Amino acid sequence: MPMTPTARLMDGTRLARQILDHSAATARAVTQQTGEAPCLATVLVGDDPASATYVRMKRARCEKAGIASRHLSLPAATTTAELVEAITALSEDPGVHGILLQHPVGAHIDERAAFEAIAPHKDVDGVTMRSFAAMSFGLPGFVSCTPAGIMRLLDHYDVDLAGRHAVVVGRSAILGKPAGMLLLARDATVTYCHSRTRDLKSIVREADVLVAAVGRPRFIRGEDIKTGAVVIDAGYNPGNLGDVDFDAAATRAGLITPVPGGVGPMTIAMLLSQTAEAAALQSGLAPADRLPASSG
Ligand SMILES: NC(=O)C1=CN([C@@H]2O[C@H](COP(=O)(O)OP(=O)(O)OC[C@H]3O[C@@H](n4cnc5c(N)ncnc54)[C@H](OP(=O)(O)O)[C@@H]3O)[C@@H](O)[C@H]2O)C=CC1
Ligand SMILES: Nc1nc(=O)c2c([nH]1)NC[C@@H]1CN(c3ccc(C(=O)N[C@@H](CCC(=O)O)C(=O)O)cc3)C=[N+]21
Repeated sequence: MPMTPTARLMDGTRLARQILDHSAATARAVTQQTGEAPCLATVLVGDDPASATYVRMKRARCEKAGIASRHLSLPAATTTAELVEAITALSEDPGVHGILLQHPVGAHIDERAAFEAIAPHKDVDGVTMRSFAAMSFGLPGFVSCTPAGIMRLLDHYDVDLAGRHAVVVGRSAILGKPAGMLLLARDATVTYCHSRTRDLKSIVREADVLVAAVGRPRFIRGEDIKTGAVVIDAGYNPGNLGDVDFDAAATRAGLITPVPGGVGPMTIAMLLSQTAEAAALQSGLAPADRLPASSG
């Protein structure tokens, strides 16, 4: 007999809308004060259609929120030096307030070197080493957008993290690793799993809070979800599939994010929020200390 879902949905679309409204208000204030709208520069290397779609979605959201965007599309054969040069130019351009380099870039490119060419005050996607360190130490700075969005969702649904076992599956620089650091900062007991982890299933079964950030459709099986667990599915795979087998997981979880409509919209909302905030800071409208990891 099929089990009925018992989990409550975490509605990322609705929470994202609130954040986008707030970002639009900040963008309007900047535009009124300076005569210039906040501007996000997006950089895409190569011609992966999925990446192009994500960038298009981000730019469309910007437009709705009164944030200008400027797009730079580079050929797949771009070298690290060329990419670093292009990003450095955007870092020095006073008309650009935030920079997003879409990940992944080609394997022949040193992605870390490219990220590091983003000026810290324009790192609205929170991908530089400096942003990561500031986030880890609880200091002001921009936070990687997907992890930031995940924390906003957890807070919105009043998830108590202190002392809970949080299991993060995935350790990428822009998603899994920073997500674990933010959970640690909130006093969760954090375990990271990755491709070399042994007996991943038994670790997942112990999770009070599970963050799936693997990039494999339905990788996490419903039977491995602890009863009542909070399940955050950050995966976004072709065909609108998450990394969690949603139907089965929803019969056991207490709270769960849907895909689509969970983490994805929150990522974009945090990007726009941080872009509006960067523009406010750069035009002297906001004091720098208004930017702790938890604000926005
Ligand atoms: N909703 C959103 O806004 C966003 C969604 N995403 C989605 O999240 C997913 C992950 O993205 P991203 O972090 O960039 O991906 P990466 O490919 O950079 O990282 C994947 C991680 O998963 C781990 N992994 C891979 N296979 C296994 C396995 N069999 N068992 C355990 N761990 C494994 C890898 O381990 P190892 O380190 O050992 O290789 C790695 O740490 C994707 O679906 C992506 O589309 C990403 C960004 C934003
Ligand atoms: N430097 C960098 N920063 C990123 O934040 C980044 C990246 N690189 N590379 C690729 C991933 C992917 N990503 C998504 C963002 C939003 C949705 C999203 O909004 N999804 C909607 C569905 C949208 C639709 O398909 O209509 C949802 O889940 O509801 C999905 C995926 C950000 N990424």
